[in-house]
Amino acid sequence: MSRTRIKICGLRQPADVDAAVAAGADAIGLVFYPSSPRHVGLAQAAALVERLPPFVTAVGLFVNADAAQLREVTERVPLGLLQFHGDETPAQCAALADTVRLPWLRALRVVAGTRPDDLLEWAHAYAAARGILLDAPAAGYGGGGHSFDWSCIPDALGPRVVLAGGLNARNVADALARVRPYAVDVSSGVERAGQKGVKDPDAIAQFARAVRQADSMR
Ligand SMILES: O=C(O)c1ccccc1N[C@@H]1O[C@H](COP(=O)(O)O)[C@@H](O)[C@H]1O
Repeated sequence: MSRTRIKICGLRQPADVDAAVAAGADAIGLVFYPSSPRHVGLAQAAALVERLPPFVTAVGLFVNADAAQLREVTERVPLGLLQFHGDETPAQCAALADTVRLPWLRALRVVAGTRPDDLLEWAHAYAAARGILLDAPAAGYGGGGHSFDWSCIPDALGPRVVLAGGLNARNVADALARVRPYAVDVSSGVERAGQKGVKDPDAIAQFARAVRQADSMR
């Protein structure tokens, strides 16, 4: 049985981190995009990371950041992985990650009409990425709680796929049966209804349980 990794993104409060860890999350996401309602400041983010036990990764989410922002964040916040969620080219991702010597994920917004070959071509362009995160298009680059048509994801995309976009405890088993990604990433789906950035510990626990149950059926 393979275990689907779980990332809970957009955490802002100590209780959010504690709920994610208690639920068995493999990674938490911290949003360093100032326009996001889930944005965290440096001191806040550092305090959140301090609560993590070993082997739970802190992922820093950036949108069109420059090297100065990355340096400023990573000097204060011990991140394990970067998530580029803007318009960054392969060369920009590699150069930015190199300045802070961290591995990185690249997020792709899967628009209607995307074909499997488009995704393969795109993943090839970002071959240096540790993972390819597939998300639905959203105003403000992400975190919109919308899913997309998973049928365009080819098996050949391989074990680097992180599935995101509108996942929640109700649809994640279906997503796993169809896509079989390495990991799933959720933000809106574990928040209080209509309150972006306000996590619901029960929803986090339910999401993780749904993933583990789906894993046990394989
Ligand atoms: O969470 C945000 O506000 C955000 C802002 C800018 C880019 C990405 C953002 N979130 C990421 O979007 C995906 C999907 O989130 P959701 O579950 O549909 O809400 C996920 O990777 C978030 O980390």
